[in-house]
Amino acid sequence: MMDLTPFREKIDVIDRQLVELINERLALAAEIGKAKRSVGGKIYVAEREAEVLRKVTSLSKGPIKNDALKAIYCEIMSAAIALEKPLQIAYLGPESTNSHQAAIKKFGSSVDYHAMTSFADIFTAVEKKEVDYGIIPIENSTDGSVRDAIDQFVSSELKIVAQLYMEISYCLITNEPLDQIKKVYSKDQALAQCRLWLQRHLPNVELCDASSTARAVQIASEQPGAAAVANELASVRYGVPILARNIEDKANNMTRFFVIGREPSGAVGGGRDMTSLLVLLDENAALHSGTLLKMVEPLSKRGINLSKIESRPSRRKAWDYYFYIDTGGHIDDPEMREAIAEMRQYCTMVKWLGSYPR
Ligand SMILES: C=C(O[C@@H]1C=C(C(=O)O)C=C[C@H]1O)C(=O)O
Repeated sequence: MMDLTPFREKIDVIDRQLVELINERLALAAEIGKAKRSVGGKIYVAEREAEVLRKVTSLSKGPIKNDALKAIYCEIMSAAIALEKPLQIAYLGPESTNSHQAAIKKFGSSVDYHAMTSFADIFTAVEKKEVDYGIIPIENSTDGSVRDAIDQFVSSELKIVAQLYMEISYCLITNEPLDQIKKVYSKDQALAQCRLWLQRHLPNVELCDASSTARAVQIASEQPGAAAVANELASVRYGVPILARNIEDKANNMTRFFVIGREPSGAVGGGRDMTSLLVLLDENAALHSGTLLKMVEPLSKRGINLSKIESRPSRRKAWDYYFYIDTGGHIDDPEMREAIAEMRQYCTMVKWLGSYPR
């Protein structure tokens, strides 16, 4: 083998420079933190982080992949934030759920994480300032919307401040051989995302709801004949072996998560923002033709892109709905403000849920 010493010596020199530069960068963030604290400014600034990630990925000519560069920067910014203030993040626990993994992907390893038992508890913890931000799953590419998460926005004034997408891969986790499994536990969405695999390999088992994928692994560790559908992290965390990997029905199984907070995010600009709305129509809207069209026309006629619309029962009366809407653009864009003002003429309520980097 050729002599590696000269290469390693060069790497050592670069590492010294990298460490110096990282610490220099962090010291600047600490100064920014001081300035923010004196005026009560936001510590985590989603739009600035989105801009930093865009800049560094556009500067890079490889060979590092953009995702790897982003992960490194996420950790650097996490360390920067920790110097400004110890940030507290709530997620749907227990430890090692997909939400926990997503929270770590977004905020890195230098902040504090708090496991909550329900979406409602996450919202309450942020509202009561027990934590700074919460992270909630909102939709999955195989299984669709996480409805109980969307419903929380009806009665909350919290804002969506950022979003992230994470690929989710499931394992069958159990102490049992396949033919001894009687019950498979998981969160309903996870079971739904693995339905075909479960039907093919475990056609006669009972599928049981658990409050989270990680809770399912805890049950599988205690109950004879039980298995769990969860991620690899949970298998390691609770010490239950993996019997099968990649059991999700569709490859590229992605989940979209929202970061929720008390203060809204500013605009990134350049078409790189999104805005989410909750719209309630008049109680008798279903009786009038064209109401739905009127609801979205103020957006479409201004060229504002509509990427998702989901109806949910309003619980005011039967067959009455509210609509959750994702659009392109930021609330500070004049055309978005105009569109929302016009929508308010036709709708009982148009609630702005937040504008955040795409
Ligand atoms: C340093 C700042 O605070 C945080 C850290 C950032 C960073 O390390 O680049 C960017 C945005 C903020 O979440 C800032 O607001 O610029």
